[in-house]
Amino acid sequence: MISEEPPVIDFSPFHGSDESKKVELVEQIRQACERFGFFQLINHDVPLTLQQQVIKQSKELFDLPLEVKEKYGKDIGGYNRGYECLRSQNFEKQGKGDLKEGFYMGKNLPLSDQYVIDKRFGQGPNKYPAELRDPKEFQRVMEEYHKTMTALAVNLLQVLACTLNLNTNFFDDFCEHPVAALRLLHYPPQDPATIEVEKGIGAHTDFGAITMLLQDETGGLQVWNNFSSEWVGVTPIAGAYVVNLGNMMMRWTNDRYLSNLHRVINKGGNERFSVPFFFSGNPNYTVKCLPSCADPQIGAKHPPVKVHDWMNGRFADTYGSSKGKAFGDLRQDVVAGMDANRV
Ligand SMILES: O=C(O)CCC(=O)C(=O)O
Ligand SMILES: [Fe+2]
Repeated sequence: MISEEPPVIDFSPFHGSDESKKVELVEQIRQACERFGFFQLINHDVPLTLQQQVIKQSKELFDLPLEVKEKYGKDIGGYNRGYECLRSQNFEKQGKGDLKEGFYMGKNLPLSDQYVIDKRFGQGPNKYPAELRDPKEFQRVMEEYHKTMTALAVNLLQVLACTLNLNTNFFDDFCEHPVAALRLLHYPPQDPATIEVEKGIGAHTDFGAITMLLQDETGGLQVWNNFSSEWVGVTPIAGAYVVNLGNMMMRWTNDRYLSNLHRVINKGGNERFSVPFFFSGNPNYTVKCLPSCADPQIGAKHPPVKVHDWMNGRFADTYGSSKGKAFGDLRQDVVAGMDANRV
């Protein structure tokens, strides 16, 4: 039996004038959100050349000596920006930690920005390693990419509003001064002998509203299929974004839309590069169950949460500064039996 993968969705109707194609796009995205919480997006307008530049710069960054990368550590100076070494995150709270290194950036904000002064989650200046081959080019590429991806996230949230029969501008306040993290990731090849016990990134759900991931041709990303109870690989498509819904979308929709479990096992013998972009919205915004999604008997299944508090809690949970259980409070039903179902 061939496993069902998340669908591939053509985004070009968003910019076109054909109303029936727009309706079709909304319907495809609605179905994907209910069935997988994942889909691949093509014809999204982000130039392939910009994506290639991001991957190239990412490779140059991870090629720097460890002691240089560590000078730009994400725990130095706050703001959740900069380098995270191999195994610093441990999503499944077992084993030695996730086999990947990363580098966080966001919108490059000055210290005088009110959100930075107020210490709102994820708001602050970026770190740009001076030791890079061309630090100015690195900064240019990352800032252009961040801006482009923020615009795509805002467009996508307009479509998501339509899928829920809300006004297209429903998420506008959420999109104001957003937490939007750009994360460069590098997965070394895994030792085949450890594949049963080791993950590039352990099973988890994402914390924000939507994630748009650029992955190279290596493969290794897997998503949980709730219907067939198995992990399915997300086959890389050049230039496409793997879009997935984070915890906030699940809370808005009272679990109608899936914020699904995913993980990476880099078993192909090559190093892997990926670039997730996490859009988590305005830190002062409160995410609460949409009235149209409330359960007739029990109402909202999750209490309202402020973006700032939710993000702080989830980060503390996965970087080891909290004793919380693995996966937060999410999808324990699925997590319980999943290791028996490997792809
Ligand atoms: O690298 C990938 O394919 C997945 C990364 C991911 O899930 C994450 O950073 O949350
Ligand atoms: Fe993720």
